[in-house]
Amino acid sequence: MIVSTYGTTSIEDISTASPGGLKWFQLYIMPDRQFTQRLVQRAETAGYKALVVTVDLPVVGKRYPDLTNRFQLPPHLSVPNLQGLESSASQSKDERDYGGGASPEDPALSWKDIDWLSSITNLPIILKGILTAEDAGIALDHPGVKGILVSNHGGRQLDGVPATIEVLPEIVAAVGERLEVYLDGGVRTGTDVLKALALGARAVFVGRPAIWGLAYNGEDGVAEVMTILRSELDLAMTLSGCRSLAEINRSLVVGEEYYSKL
Ligand SMILES: Cc1cc2nc3c(=O)[nH]c(=O)nc-3n(C[C@H](O)[C@H](O)[C@H](O)COP(=O)(O)O)c2cc1C
Ligand SMILES: CCCCCCC(=O)C(=O)O
Repeated sequence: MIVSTYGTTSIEDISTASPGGLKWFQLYIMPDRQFTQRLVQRAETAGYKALVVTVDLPVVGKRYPDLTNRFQLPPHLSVPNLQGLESSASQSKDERDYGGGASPEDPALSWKDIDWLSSITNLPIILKGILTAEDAGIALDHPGVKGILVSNHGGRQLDGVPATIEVLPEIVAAVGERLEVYLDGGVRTGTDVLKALALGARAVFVGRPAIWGLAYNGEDGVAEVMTILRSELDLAMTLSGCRSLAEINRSLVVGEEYYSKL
């Protein structure tokens, strides 16, 4: 599980509630680097095993559904991980609506900040939000980076960016075995999982399906979503002749080029 900086339950409380669970921490490198460093230390102390650094939010995208729905974090919820972070004198609408007080936006964020992060932690760094082979290639020159989560932030940042499944193959080709590559975005069924694994993802993540499960039936609803995905993946593997994850391979997915040759 990847726990967000913006979670409404703290790093520590989630850790206490799931002693045996494998947890990674999604880090926004906040403009206040000292505060960021404390977040990293808290994640380390609480037993998180990796830092998933979101790099696709130098500024918040124009989120029309949020505007239409007048999204605001409900008053009974808060963003405990960001408590104590100084908010700017003139809070933006996003800062107010998302409840964090200060914004993670930092248009000046650069590869140097990734190196800075590597210098203050021994946790593996995974870059979340890479969508091109070019950026994946640059990541190889930054030793703390151990993985890439191919993500378009669930389409919440910029309309028109590619679907993650479309760019996955070029990113996998760019990094080979040197970095682990994961994917999120639009994973809704077991066959989606199978396709991503076939195209070279080491693992996939879901965003909205977990939230839908939560809305439907709380913790049990989330577990049910995972069980459905797992059983659909098992079925898809069986019906495509794969006895193990290792047998899932590139040949399972064909595109336009394949059909145009028929
Ligand atoms: C309500 C909501 C909140 C999100 N919050 C964060 C966040 O705090 N940090 C982050 O890196 N991504 C965030 N994301 C993006 C997800 O991590 C993930 O990239 C995306 O939801 C995957 O697409 P999917 O919803 O189609 O599965 C959020 C997505 C949603 C829907
Ligand atoms: C100022 C708000 C930033 C958004 C933080 C959460 C997030 O990433 C999301 O997609 O929502």
